[in-house]
Amino acid sequence: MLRRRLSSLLLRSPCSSAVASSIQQQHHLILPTHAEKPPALNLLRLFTSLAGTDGDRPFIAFVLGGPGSGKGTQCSRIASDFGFSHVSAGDLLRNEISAGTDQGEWILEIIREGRIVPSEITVELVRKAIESSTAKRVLIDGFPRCEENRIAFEKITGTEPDLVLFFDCPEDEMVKRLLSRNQGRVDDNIETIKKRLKVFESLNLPVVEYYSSRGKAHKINATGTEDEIFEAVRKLFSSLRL
Ligand SMILES: Nc1ncnc2c1ncn2[C@@H]1O[C@H](COP(=O)(O)OP(=O)(O)O)[C@@H](O)[C@H]1O
Ligand SMILES: O=c1ccn([C@@H]2O[C@H](COP(=O)(O)OP(=O)(O)O)[C@@H](O)[C@H]2O)c(=O)[nH]1
Ligand SMILES: [Mg+2]
Repeated sequence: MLRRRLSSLLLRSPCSSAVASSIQQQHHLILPTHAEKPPALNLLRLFTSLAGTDGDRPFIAFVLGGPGSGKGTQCSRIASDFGFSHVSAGDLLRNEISAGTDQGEWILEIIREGRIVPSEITVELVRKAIESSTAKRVLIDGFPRCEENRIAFEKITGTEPDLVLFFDCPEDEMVKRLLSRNQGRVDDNIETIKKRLKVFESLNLPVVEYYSSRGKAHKINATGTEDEIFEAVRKLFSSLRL
């Protein structure tokens, strides 16, 4: 039953066949089943990009890994030890929900179902966060979530990440951590966690593979204590000589 629901979830996702089709055409596919029309989007704004400012833009690191792999925890430590600004895509989306807008309600439904918010929304939030940061180094935590996100980001901003960090963690450990996270999140329950893991494996891992093939991804073993994991992270960042 769950398996059948998960397959239909994935089939409806734009990210599963995003490369072949236009991003815009596919957005209706990831609406929650009971949702009405998405809030109006100002498409023109999407084309205000980071392109042309490449020389001035900050060093950008994407931080990827499954739900509960420790992205947020390690990002906080990287930020304080290496002077990065920490942009969490999930937090940006949750801020939209807290703002109580129509768009926020729509995002809440998608997060509750463990699915991926359309790129128009997330790329715009991430782009604005990068542009408004004064830091010379920025961590983008939990984005891009799928190939469609990645392609939209690169197209709209005209830029690619300098580095991709991938926290590799076994599923049972991720589930254990999420079930004891205790932050009152609507998606930290076993039903949604199973969906998020499936979405991660099917849609997010291909992004990691893409950046691996371009020599940009660095895999970190995300088991062990926070300190042990940060030791591996610290070694990597120290070697970058930022
Ligand atoms: N190495 C670790 N060992 C045990 N628990 C951890 C570890 N790293 C993070 N956690 C805890 O696991 C939960 C998920 O971590 P978090 O950083 O929010 O992951 P993510 O952002 O990848 O979902 C949090 O409650 C966090 O305190
Ligand atoms: O770029 C993003 C980042 C997050 N999300 C949604 O927000 C949820 C929570 O993301 P977050 O990164 O906060 O979760 P984490 O992996 O850290 O547990 C995800 O499951 C998705 O539903 C999304 O759609 N696009
Ligand atoms: Mg997180």
